[in-house]
Amino acid sequence: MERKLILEDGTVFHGKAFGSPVGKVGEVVFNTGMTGYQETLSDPSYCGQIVTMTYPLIGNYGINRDDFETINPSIFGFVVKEACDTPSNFRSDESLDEFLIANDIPGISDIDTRKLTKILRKHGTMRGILTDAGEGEEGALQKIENTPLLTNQVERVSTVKPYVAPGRGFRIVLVDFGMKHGILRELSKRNCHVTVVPHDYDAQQILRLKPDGIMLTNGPGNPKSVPQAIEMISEVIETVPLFGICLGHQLLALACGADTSKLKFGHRGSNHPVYDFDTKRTYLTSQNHGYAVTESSIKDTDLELTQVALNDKTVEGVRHKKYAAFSVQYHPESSPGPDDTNYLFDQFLQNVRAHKVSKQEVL
Ligand SMILES: NC(=O)CC[C@H](N)C(=O)O
Repeated sequence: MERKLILEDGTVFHGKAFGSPVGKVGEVVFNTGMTGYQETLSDPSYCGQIVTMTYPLIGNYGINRDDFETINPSIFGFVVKEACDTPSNFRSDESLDEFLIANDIPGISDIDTRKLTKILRKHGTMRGILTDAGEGEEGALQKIENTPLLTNQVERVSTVKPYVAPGRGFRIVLVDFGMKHGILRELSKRNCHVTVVPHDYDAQQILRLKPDGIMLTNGPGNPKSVPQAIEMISEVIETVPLFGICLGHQLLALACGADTSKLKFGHRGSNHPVYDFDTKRTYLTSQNHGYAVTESSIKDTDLELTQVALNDKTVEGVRHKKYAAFSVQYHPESSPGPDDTNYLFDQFLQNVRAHKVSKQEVL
């Protein structure tokens, strides 16, 4: 079966249909990771987006039961050059096609993903539609026009009720804006007792849980679409150590008075170099974001810049000068991908411990 991807600028790509037959409008973005398509497909930060993989062969190691970042994928569509439907890997449980069908995600293959990526790099990410080969272009463009980008993605992917992943160590509240399982896994690995709470929990509800530390997860969309979280952070930052990842980083920065803006085509991939001013080292990081903290907005706040992206010099990390709060724009829990920055979870827990010591609540 044939299928088309049409961009809002009128560019049409003819390809083959795979995955679910549903038509979908979303923001078309690209990811440069050579592996990790299962994690990409299941990362809630992609809610509302149609993701193009620049690596030309996708699906070759199948889909397995272990590598999900969430069990409810919310990605809107998947674009590849070649989709392998005969996966070969001892962990593979199903093919990419089977997975997409079961999760209502439309896919298109056999298009020139290099050409598409060059368009997005030149003109910036834009809306697009995955649709039947028979659909007229005018009608498709009209559908794109009538479908604005989502603004409520966090609400769509966050947990509705709090739940606990028990542990004997520090008590961490993890605010779920679209949590990747990897973050919970890193905390559990370090014996934390984790309470995952919905995105709209306010400061009082969180403080009542008496957390030793608070983590702010990744999540989809514009950080300014989650104003209640910004308010919550500004109210808890004085009293509890904080660590923010990706959307959590952007929210922490906004809560401290900095600003965020949308990047032309974002950072999505697993080999983004980031320079750390403390260690004077460059780390390879896994990334997936379309917005970033604006560097010039940091100087009038109590934040300091800790890390910067080497590709385009955008902000990758900040730290509060007075409180035990820091955050990074990339994914230190990344799996797959480099685990160079996994130490940040230990750093957060050191802050938590130091804070308890200062309150003479030593474990
Ligand atoms: N992975 C994330 O948390 C992404 C953050 C935010 N949605 C952005 O696109 O910039």
